[in-house]
Amino acid sequence: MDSILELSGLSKVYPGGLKALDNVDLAIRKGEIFALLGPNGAGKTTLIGAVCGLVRASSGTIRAFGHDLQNDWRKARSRIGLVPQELSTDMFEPVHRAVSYSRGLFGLAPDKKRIEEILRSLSLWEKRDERIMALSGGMKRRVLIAKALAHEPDLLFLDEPTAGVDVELRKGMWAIIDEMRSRGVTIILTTHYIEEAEMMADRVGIINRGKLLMVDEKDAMMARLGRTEAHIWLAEPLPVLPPEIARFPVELEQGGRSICYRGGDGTGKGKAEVAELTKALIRAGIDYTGIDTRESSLEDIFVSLLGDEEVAA
Ligand SMILES: Nc1ncnc2c1ncn2[C@@H]1O[C@H](COP(=O)(O)OP(=O)(O)OP(=O)(O)O)[C@@H](O)[C@H]1O
Repeated sequence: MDSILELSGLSKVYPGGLKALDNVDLAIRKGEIFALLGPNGAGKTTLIGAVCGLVRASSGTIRAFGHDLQNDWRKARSRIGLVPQELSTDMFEPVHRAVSYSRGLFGLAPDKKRIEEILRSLSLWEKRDERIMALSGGMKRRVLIAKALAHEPDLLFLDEPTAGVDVELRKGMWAIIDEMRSRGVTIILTTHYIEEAEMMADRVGIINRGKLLMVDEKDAMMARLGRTEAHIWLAEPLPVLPPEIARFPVELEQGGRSICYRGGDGTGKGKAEVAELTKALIRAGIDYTGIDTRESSLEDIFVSLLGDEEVAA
């Protein structure tokens, strides 16, 4: 598997002693969408900053596109784009000029056609002559993406691309990210929104207190750590679990008025076992009035992983 970015033993201690990154090893594969999930203050922005040259790592190495970032920063940096959380400059500039300027910063020749293509793909073409400050929040975010794409990067960091935007715009962002991926851009996004990682990512990394706790294929993570939970509401309360269902991972709850099943592995296997359980109940002459089943989400996995850890901020 081709890695286009490799972090090894990456640590960052800020003046004052706070360890924002703690010995992080990570390899990013060409063409993937990698979601870095973590609570506030976990170290996500610091990690991005280290790769993009905004934060100086205290120790460890970063290789991007085969170049060591510490020694050969320029070559690799020109292939990396960054969509920061907020616009900091350019507010008085018209959209078109700000985006063209970003391209020029990387030493690329002006290319009106390419800039037009980028603006059109983000539905910004009609707004090209407007000052950025006059745009809505969602449009401003699109300008940030356009600026990051202006030098045609192969690796794009999106720092909280949808923080604070409404549901519709969030879905629009997801479509934009998907389109970038289909054009071969490798994407690393940070997010608090677990749903976003669940929808978009090929792989997920979970970070807390500067430590990467886990990195895995999203589907594998969900299969390995996911569970099915089912509640079966009984017609008559049971004092104890009958032997016919002892082989299932179940317990009585609500004073014997319902049976709770917790099992499976996040691949839907649990649902099949719940079906078996209901048949066993019927065979044992135990009637029920309703069943709720629920597959655990990435959020449940995230919460349980952080459960033992104190969150960072
Ligand atoms: N310039 C700085 N000087 C000192 N401490 C800093 C600096 N920048 C960040 N930190 C601290 O480093 C830790 C990691 O911050 P970072 O911004 O990387 O987290 P994050 O995961 O991006 O958080 P959020 O989700 O809130 O953006 C935090 O405790 C933060 O307060």
